[in-house]
Amino acid sequence: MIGQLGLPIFLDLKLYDIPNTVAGAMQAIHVLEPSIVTVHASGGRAMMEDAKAAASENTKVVGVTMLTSMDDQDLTRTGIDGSAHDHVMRLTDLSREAGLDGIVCSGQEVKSVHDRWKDGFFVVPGLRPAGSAVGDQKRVVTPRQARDDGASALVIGRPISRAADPAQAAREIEATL
Ligand SMILES: O=c1ccn([C@@H]2O[C@H](COP(=O)(O)O)[C@@H](O)[C@H]2O)c(=O)[nH]1
Repeated sequence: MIGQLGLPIFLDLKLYDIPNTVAGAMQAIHVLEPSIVTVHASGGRAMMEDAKAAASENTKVVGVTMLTSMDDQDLTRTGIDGSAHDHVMRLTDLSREAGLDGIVCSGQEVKSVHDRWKDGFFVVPGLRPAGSAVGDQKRVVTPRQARDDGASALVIGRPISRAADPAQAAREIEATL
C-alpha cells in the first residue's frame, strides 16, 4: 500500500544472522523495492558486505549500531567495555568499511558520526520533542537537535502515533525543524 502511494519504504528489519541467511532475506525483499533496509552492524563485516551485495541497486543498507533504548550500563551488561559513544563509533567504521550506505545511531552520537563520515546516510530514532514521554528510550534528543547535528532521516514513533491527534502532533514537530 505504501509503495502504491509512491512513498519510499523504510524496512526496519534489523537483520541479524549469518551472511548467507541475511543475503537471502535481502534478495527476498527485492519485490518491495525498499528505499532503506536495516541490518545489525554487530553481525560483522562479512554479513554486512553480503547484505549490501544482495540488496537492490536503489536500496540503502544501513547498520544499526547500538539500540537507542540502551545506555552505557546496559552495554557493559552485554559484556562490552567502554562507552556507548565509543561503541557506536567502532560500529560506524565497520559499517563503512563493509560498504554500507550509512548507520542508525542516537542523536547523541550523530554529530561525531557525521564528522567522520561526511557522505554517510544517518537514520536517527530515539527522538522526543521537549516534554514528551521518553518511555523505553534512553539515548534521546529532540528532533531539532538531531537534524542540526546531521541526521539524514528522523524516526519519530510514539510522540506521533500515541498522540490524541497524530496529524497535529506531526505538524507541531515539523514546525520545530
Ligand atoms: O536504535 C534503534 C533502532 C530502531 N528503533 C526503532 O525506531 C522506532 C522508535 O519509536 P519511538 O516510538 O519513537 O520510540 C521504533 O520502531 C524502534 O524499533 C529505535 O527506537 N532505536
